[in-house]
Parts: sequence; structure tokens; C-alpha cells
Amino acid sequence: MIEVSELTKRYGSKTAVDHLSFTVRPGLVTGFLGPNGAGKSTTLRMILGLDAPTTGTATVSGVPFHRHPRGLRHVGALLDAGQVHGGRSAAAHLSALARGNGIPRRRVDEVLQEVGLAEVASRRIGGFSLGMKQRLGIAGALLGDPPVLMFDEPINGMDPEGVLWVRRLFRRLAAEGRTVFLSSHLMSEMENTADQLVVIGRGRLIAAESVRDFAARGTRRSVVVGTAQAIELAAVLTAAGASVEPEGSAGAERLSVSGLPADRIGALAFENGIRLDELTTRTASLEAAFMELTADSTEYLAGQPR
Ligand SMILES: Nc1ncnc2c1ncn2[C@@H]1O[C@H](COP(=O)(O)OP(=O)(O)OP(=O)(O)O)[C@@H](O)[C@H]1O
Repeated sequence: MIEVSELTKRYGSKTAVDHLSFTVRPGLVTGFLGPNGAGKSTTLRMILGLDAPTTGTATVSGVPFHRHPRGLRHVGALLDAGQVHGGRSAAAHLSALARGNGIPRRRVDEVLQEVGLAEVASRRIGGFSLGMKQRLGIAGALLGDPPVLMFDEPINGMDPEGVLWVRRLFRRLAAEGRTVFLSSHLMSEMENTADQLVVIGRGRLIAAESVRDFAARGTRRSVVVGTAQAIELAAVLTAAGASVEPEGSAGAERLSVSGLPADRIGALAFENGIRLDELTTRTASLEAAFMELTADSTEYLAGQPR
């Protein structure tokens, strides 16, 4: 369990993290989302004791991280896959980490196997691709078999096979009862990976809820209706209280209807002798919900200095 309470970080006049409070529970994958510059990395660094908060607290399993002796046994983290000594081999890098945290040497071979780097264990890290460095960073996080795992943008630089692998790994780690916390600025990465979301913008909390609840409170639900009798149907639906927008080109007309559910629209069409060719409920996409909810908190909008 990770608990963040009223966490604030100021750099001079810049408030990077602003009275942030949330809880990350075990047994679930929790996505930490926000546009670029929202304060995700700063928050993760404070949870790991790498940056001191201006005010507020962050605890891991009930105590501040720096009070965990042999930290890697309590929290495994990957913050920046590029920050490794390029001259060392993968095995030497992990062995040094293991030694410093009282972790048996055999764990090095186990985690290298686990992340698919066993065959390149003795190669210098300097020659690794970003995807391979991400795998090595994940290996380092797993080394101490910790109950809490944190990853900053772990999917960056991975190929599609790597993305699938890492998703399955996160799901399995959560199913084992661990706390899994992943940051990303892309909602699409979280859609198929996370159970819960913590969404921030400009250092402030925007949402902390399940992926499903987050999607539901974004874009309003609408129903797309296809019919050759679009004008008659629009009149009937408007009279019943719906708002109706035409979609598509004349001749192949469809209506986008909000304010009435699909079954009610079907019934009204039937009662009025209007034939429907299509009746589809358009559910809010997560991406749309994310864009809507973070629109006011994006720091750098293309072409729009703020
Ligand atoms: N050491 C620092 N000194 C001054 N400002 C900083 C420092 N570190 C971060 N910031 C600022 O704090 C804000 C939050 O940065 P942070 O890196 O935590 O965001 P992020 O959500 O991780 O973004 P990204 O997705 O781009 O990595 C940014 O405006 C950043 O410029």
C-alpha cells in the first residue's frame, strides 16, 4: 500500500505537486496518469525519498520509504531506465544492486530469466536498446521480490511484443497481491493494463477511481441511429426530449442522439413506423474522458502558449 497525504513540492515559485492525496492498494494495477509536466515523476521521487516534500507525507506499507532498511526488499522501482552504468554487464549491474540490499545472488539469474535478458546477461548495458534497458530496470525492481512496485513510463521504447509482455507481468504481479503503480502520459497504455487510476493535472488530483468509473464520467453517452427517415425520426426524438445531431452525408444519414437510451429510441421508431438500419450505443472512450478532464491542466498545448 502506498499512501500520499497532502503532498506538495515547490521549486521556487513553481508548484510541481499541489496538496496531492491518494492511496494505491495492493492486488491491483493502478495507473498514474497526467499530461506532460503534471508532476508524476516528482510524486514518485518523493514516495521513494529521492526528493523531500515541501509539505505533506508519503508512506509505503505505513512508513516513509527511507525508514525501510534494504529498500529493494520493500519497494521495487524503475524511474529512469537510461540511468545505468553503460560499461557494466546486465548481470554485474544486478549483482551490485543485490549485494547492496542483502539479496541472494541467485535472484539475479532468476530475474534476468524473467525479463527475457538471460542470453545477454554478460553484455555491456551501453549497447542495449531502450526496450532492453526498460527490461533491465524491471529486473532490478523485481530483484528483492518486493510487495510494492513502482514504474515511471515503463512502456516507453518497447516494441509491441514487449508491451504485451509487460502488461501480462503487471497483471500477474497484482494477482500475487502486490501493489503495482505505473505512470504514463498516455491513457491508451492504461486502458488495457490498469484496474484503478490516479489522474493528476498541474500537480493536483483530478480523479482517483476505477478505470470504468473514470470512463463513465467523461463524454456523455450517445446513440447513433441510421435510417432513411432521418427527418421524421429527428422530430419524434426531439419531441421526446432528446437532443439530435445529424451525422454523415445526405442520403446515408445517421443521427447522433443523446438524452435517450437505445431501447427507448427503438421503441419510439417502431411506434411511429420508422425503419431503423442501425442503432448503436457509443460508450465514452477513456481517451475522450482523459482529454476532457485534463484539458484545463495541460501545461504545453501545441501552438498555444499559456
Ligand atoms: N528539479 C526541478 N526544478 C524545477 N522544476 C522542476 C524540477 N523537477 C520538475 N520540475 C517541474 O515540475 C513540474 C512537474 O514535473 P514532473 O517531471 O514531475 O512531471 P511529469 O508528470 O513526470 O511529466 P512527464 O510526463 O513530462 O515526465 C514540471 O513543470 C517541471 O518542469
